[in-house]
Amino acid sequence: MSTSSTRKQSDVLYEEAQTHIVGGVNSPSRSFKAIGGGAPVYMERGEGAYFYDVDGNRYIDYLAAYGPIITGHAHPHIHRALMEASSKGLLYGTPHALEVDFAKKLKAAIPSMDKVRFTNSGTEAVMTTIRVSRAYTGRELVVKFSGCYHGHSDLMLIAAGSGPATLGSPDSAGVTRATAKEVITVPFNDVEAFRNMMNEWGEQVACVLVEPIVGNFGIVEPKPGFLQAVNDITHEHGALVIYDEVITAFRFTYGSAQQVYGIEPDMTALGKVIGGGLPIGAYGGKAEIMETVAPLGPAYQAGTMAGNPASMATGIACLEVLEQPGVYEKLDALGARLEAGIREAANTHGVTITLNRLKGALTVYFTDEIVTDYDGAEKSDGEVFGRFFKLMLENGVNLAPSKYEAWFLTTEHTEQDIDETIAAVNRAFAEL
Ligand SMILES: Cc1ncc(COP(=O)(O)O)c(C=O)c1O
Ligand SMILES: N[C@H](C=O)CCC(=O)O
Repeated sequence: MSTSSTRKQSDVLYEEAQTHIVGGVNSPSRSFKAIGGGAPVYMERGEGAYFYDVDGNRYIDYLAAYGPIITGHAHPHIHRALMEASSKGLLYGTPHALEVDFAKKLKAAIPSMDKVRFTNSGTEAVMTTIRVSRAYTGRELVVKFSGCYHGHSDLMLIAAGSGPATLGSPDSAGVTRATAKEVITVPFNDVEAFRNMMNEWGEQVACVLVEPIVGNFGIVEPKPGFLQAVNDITHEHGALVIYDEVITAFRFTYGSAQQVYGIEPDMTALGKVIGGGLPIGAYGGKAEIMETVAPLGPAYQAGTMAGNPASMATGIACLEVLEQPGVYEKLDALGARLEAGIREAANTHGVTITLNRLKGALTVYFTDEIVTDYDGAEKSDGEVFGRFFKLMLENGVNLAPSKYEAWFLTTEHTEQDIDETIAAVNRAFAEL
């Protein structure tokens, strides 16, 4: 639990940050605007499942940097890999062996990808899959599901979840009307709406972007048959299916969500966990489609930092940790323990919640309705969430400051951490 409830140094840093950094933060999701304001907590150090802030408070962390830190903070194996890589120079601008090793490792884990290309972020990876799908099909329209977040490229800021939804701008200003007209949105988990839309527009659609397990309006699993129907209908109309597995890859199993459901997309976008904590993205797919990319084909994509040795080394090291036996079983068992404890706390204190969990990721919605799509997630009471979030912080637990985000378990959480967290939830629910 936190050693002190004061966060004076955080307040001072935030005050200063606002003078120099827009909104005081380098990603809007980090601001506390949507949960009633106040200074975000300035972390000084992460170690395993814990964060220590600049005022000396300790927190059990479930943010995990919005997903990437699945092996906990400062994991020794990843740290060693980074030290070794950086001792040989941080950036080459030339090909090097580690990028070949990592490409092979990713392909072995996600067999639908014949070829891959590394980028610097999930945003770039998704943005490029769209470009490639357009180049390959010769079509222009793009379909996405409402409330899913696929990064901050112009096209993907239509009906976007996560940060944009949290801050009330699912359709960002600055995206032109012409761009918005290139994107069609449909509700997640609604096969009929998807089929009807494709019957009307399908012949002009280049690609359908799917978060196969949603992570950006909380954790929402696809209903049985939904992903298969999306694949079948999309292919009937000659369009490509792109799985955005930036959150899901290596989060629920060693590999991707497509393997969990036994469905192959045409292309896959990756990020987060595959960098082991350093900036990264990647995309891959069937050879015929990937060969549309320069220098083989006419679709251009590039990056000065792409495939840099440090990100390759930490990515490989992270996957080496995750491929050890028992990792995902442990994440599931800890997740189940946490879920049971939160449910019991809600019963004890008469707090209405809906809890969605898949293995080591969960979301607590403050609503009595089941959440299978974005409309459902929107019903979660943001004002109650804001109070809950702040009470959890006071009780030494760090969550994402948004009702739309997930709690992420790491390999470093212990049963004792979970029990401490459940005790904190009980104290928070008692005061809500
Ligand atoms: C599913 C999904 N796609 C894409 C992105 C964009 O990735 P990045 O923040 O690395 O640009 C994110 C998160 O930010 C994400 O959750
Ligand atoms: N939910 C987002 C990505 O998954 C959060 C990342 C961000 O907006 O900074």
